[in-house]
Order: sequence, then structure tokens, then C-alpha cells
Amino acid sequence: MAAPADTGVGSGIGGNGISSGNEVTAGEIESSVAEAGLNPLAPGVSAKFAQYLELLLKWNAKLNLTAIRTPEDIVRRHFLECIQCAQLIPPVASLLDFGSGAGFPGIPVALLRPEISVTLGESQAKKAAFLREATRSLGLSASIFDGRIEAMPPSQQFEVVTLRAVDKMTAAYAAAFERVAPGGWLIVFATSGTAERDTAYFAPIAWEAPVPMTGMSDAFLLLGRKSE
Ligand SMILES: C[S@@+](CC[C@H](N)C(=O)[O-])C[C@H]1O[C@@H](n2cnc3c(N)ncnc32)[C@H](O)[C@@H]1O
Repeated sequence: MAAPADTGVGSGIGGNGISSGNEVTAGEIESSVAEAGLNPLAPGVSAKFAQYLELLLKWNAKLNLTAIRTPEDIVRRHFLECIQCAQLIPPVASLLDFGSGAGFPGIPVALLRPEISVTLGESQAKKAAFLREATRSLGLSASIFDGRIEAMPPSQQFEVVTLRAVDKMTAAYAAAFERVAPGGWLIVFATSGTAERDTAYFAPIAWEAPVPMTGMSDAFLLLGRKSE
């Protein structure tokens, strides 16, 4: 799948209330969430996002975890998109973030939806190490699956599987579908160029109307339910 489109909220430095320095305060994150029209975060959650951002910047300088590098872009493209996703997830008990990378959307989901048991699946060792450190520092109970999702025991299934910017789409899709429990949800981050292909690929899934990403001109969330 293509990476999320670079057409987000705001217009670069200062466009979403984020200053150009390397520090982003909890207040600035709350303002960005409000400007994007998303529901306010629960008390304490914006401070956790500020801490997550600091960790990302520190590790990204050495390990190249994400190509989105500046604080304002990380808030605008990674955080806001994933916060919107977390707020849309139906009431469920378990979620697999397939190809979590630096934690998107799994870590924002774990921060916003502590009732969900989140598994962050990531095959690259350096990214899995970051996920371990990030979840430890942020006090999250999310587990890390350090390997290819295809290697999970066949019986391991989840009520929600998220897919965001995962490459080798055909193989990833087949593996993701296997991990969705009967009656569970698949949530795909898509653009107008991929939405039709994505929904067509997962034929046995009943798709809801694509949800436009807040403040984005060409990004959608696809939510589909696997039959019982
Ligand atoms: C482009 S990154 C996107 C990461 C994150 N979802 C995001 O939106 O920023 C895709 C990640 O998926 C991981 N990945 C791809 N196929 C995988 C598989 N079959 N099992 C586990 N991880 C996988 C890659 O190692 C990579 O870190």
C-alpha cells in the first residue's frame, strides 16, 4: 500500500500549532487534536504522546525508524491519523497492528484505548527493539510480536487487525486476513488510489463507507468486518 498521502492538517511548521523546535508540549498536541476536529484526549494522554515523540526523535536519529522526521510532521501525519483510527475502532478486546514499524497505529491505539489488548507485530529487529523500549517507557501493556506475522501460530487471531503503509501488499493482505477472527474487523489506511483495490482484494469482508481522514484530501480509513 502507498504511504499515507502528504496532504495533512496544517501547512508545515506552525501550521498545526507545533513550533519549529524539537520539543512538542502536551498542550500543543491537544491543540493539534482540536484543530483536526478529533475528540479530545483523556487526561494525561497528550503528555504520553509528547514523551513518545521525544523517544521517536532520539531513536530515529540513529536507526531510521520512520522517514517522517520532524516533530510537526510526526504529529500531523503519524499522530493525528492514528488518533482518528483509535477513536473509530469499535468496542473490542484485542488488536494486532500488522507491520507496526515505529508503532503506528498500535501505540496510539494502546494510549487511547487501554481496554484493548494490543499486539505490535514487526519483523525488523531494530524496530521491534524500539517498540519494546517505547512501550516500557510509556507504561503500556502492549505486547510485541518480533517476527513475520506469517510465523504466528495459526490459532492466534484478533478482533481487529490494522494495516498501515505495509509493503508487499499481496502477501501482507493474505497474512492479515488469516489473523482476523470471525466477526472481527480489518482496518486499512488507504488513499483514493488504493481504496478500491484494497476493498476488492478482501472480498469476504463487508466494508463500510470509506472514512475520510480529518483534514486530509486523499486519505481514508477502510473498516471492514469478516463474516462470522
Ligand atoms: C512502511 S513500514 C510502516 C510502519 C507503520 N505501520 C506506519 O504506518 O508507519 C512497514 C513495516 O511493516 C513491517 N512488515 C512488513 N511485512 C511484515 C510482516 N509480514 N510481518 C511483520 N512485519 C512486517 C516492515 O518491517 C516495516 O517496518
